[in-house]
Amino acid sequence: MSSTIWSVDDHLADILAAIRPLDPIELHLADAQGCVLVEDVTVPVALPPFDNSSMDGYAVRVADVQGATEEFPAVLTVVGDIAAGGAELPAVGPGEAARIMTGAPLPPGAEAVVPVEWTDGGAGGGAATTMLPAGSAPATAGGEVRVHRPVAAGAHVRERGSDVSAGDLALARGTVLGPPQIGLLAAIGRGSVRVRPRPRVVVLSTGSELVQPGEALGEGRIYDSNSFALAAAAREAGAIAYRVGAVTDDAGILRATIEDQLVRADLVVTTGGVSVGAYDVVKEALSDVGEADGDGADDVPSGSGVDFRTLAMQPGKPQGFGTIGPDHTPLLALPGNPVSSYVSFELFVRPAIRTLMGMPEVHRPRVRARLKADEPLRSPEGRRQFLRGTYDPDAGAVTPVGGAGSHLVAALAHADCLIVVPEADTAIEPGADLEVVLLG
Ligand SMILES: Nc1nc2c(c(=O)[nH]1)N[C@H]1C(S)=C(S)[C@@H](COP(=O)(O)OP(=O)(O)OC[C@H]3O[C@@H](n4cnc5c(N)ncnc54)[C@H](O)[C@@H]3O)O[C@H]1N2
Ligand code: MOO
Repeated sequence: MSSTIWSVDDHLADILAAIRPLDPIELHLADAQGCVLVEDVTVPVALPPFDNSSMDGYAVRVADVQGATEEFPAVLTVVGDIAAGGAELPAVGPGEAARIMTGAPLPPGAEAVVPVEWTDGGAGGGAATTMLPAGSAPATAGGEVRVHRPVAAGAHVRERGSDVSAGDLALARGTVLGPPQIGLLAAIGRGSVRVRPRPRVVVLSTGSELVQPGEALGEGRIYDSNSFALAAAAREAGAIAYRVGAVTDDAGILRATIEDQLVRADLVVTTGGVSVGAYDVVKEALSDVGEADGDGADDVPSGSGVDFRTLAMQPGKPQGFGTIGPDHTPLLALPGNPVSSYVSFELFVRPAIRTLMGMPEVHRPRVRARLKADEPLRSPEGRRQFLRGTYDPDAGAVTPVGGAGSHLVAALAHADCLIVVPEADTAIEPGADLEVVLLG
């Protein structure tokens, strides 16, 4: 255990300095959501790839419908039907029209589309509200349509390349692939893309007192909430989370469990067992050896070097960080108190996950807000305190939720931000201006 007291900023900087973005891989488009693109993607074919109709209606020549009204309609011969996906297009000559569906290619000769509502729909009555189904008006029927309004050239036509042209930059490297970006990649025909993969994060809780939710709670036992909260937080940060149920307070079992998990881990997160108690098993299991050979059952997995530290922080004072196993997989050992582990995740694990992902921004947004409270906030001297709160963006105010206790999970569940009380402050008066971390 380091004897020095680490600041929050130095601990975070130390973690981020040791973590590199994961190597890029080619991923199927459907699996690339939330990942960071590592290539510039150019457009191979224009979008739309051809001039097409934006309405269900009739493809016409402009001169044929000039001056048309409902009283004096332009009467055109219908030469065929063009559905979206249609390949054989009937040419539209003078005095002719083709029935055309939204998305269907504009046929040769046609210059514009008249929506069906501006015609009699071929039924011979007043203004149509819809087209007759294809079955009752076959393409070869050769009927007539009465057009009630003129159209300008290009009306209701989506021009080839009006979205993007071939050779344009569709998405630049560094783009985070959200739903619209995935949609664009699909639209230009990309089935797979080069991205940084989602990190695989193994979350492991420790403590012989822990019982899995849904099971009967024995005397002196509590439910394991940390592994659920942290696995959820890892997923929300963009990782693939593997939640390992609670490991009992036994250093040998913990080492073996961690070693078993390394094969599927880009990052290991443990909770509990990092304080100064007689059963603080994470510290016992990981802190005693630097680089062991991994031969004996009680050895720390080779490649290990986890440093246990005291931070000038509340909650979250005891923390461990290092690497473990042959691939030097980063490991963050968080304290067991539920609020401590969650706050530690937000401050240290989330940025680590987002660094592994190659995210352009790894931190939560921070804002300044006015403290709304009935009495002053108290904070221990020399420790940066992270209180839970609710932020009101309209009022620019933040209200504490619950107290400072690191066991207050119910209050945490009702908070949407962390209120930061600087190390030097021991009391914050209502109305004071404070930094707030938005939890999103
Ligand atoms: N003599 C001292 N005692 C403690 C100190 C200290 O400096 N001197 N530090 C305190 C602080 S601060 C913290 S934080 C905790 C950290 O303790 P550990 O990381 O060793 O965690 P545990 O002892 O295993 O558990 C603490 C607490 O949290 C509960 N817990 C643990 N895991 C879970 C879980 N998965 N789900 C729900 N709750 C969990 C556990 O039952 C304990 O109540 O140490 C203080 N002590
Ligand atoms: O540091 Mo502990 O995390 O204060 O409860």
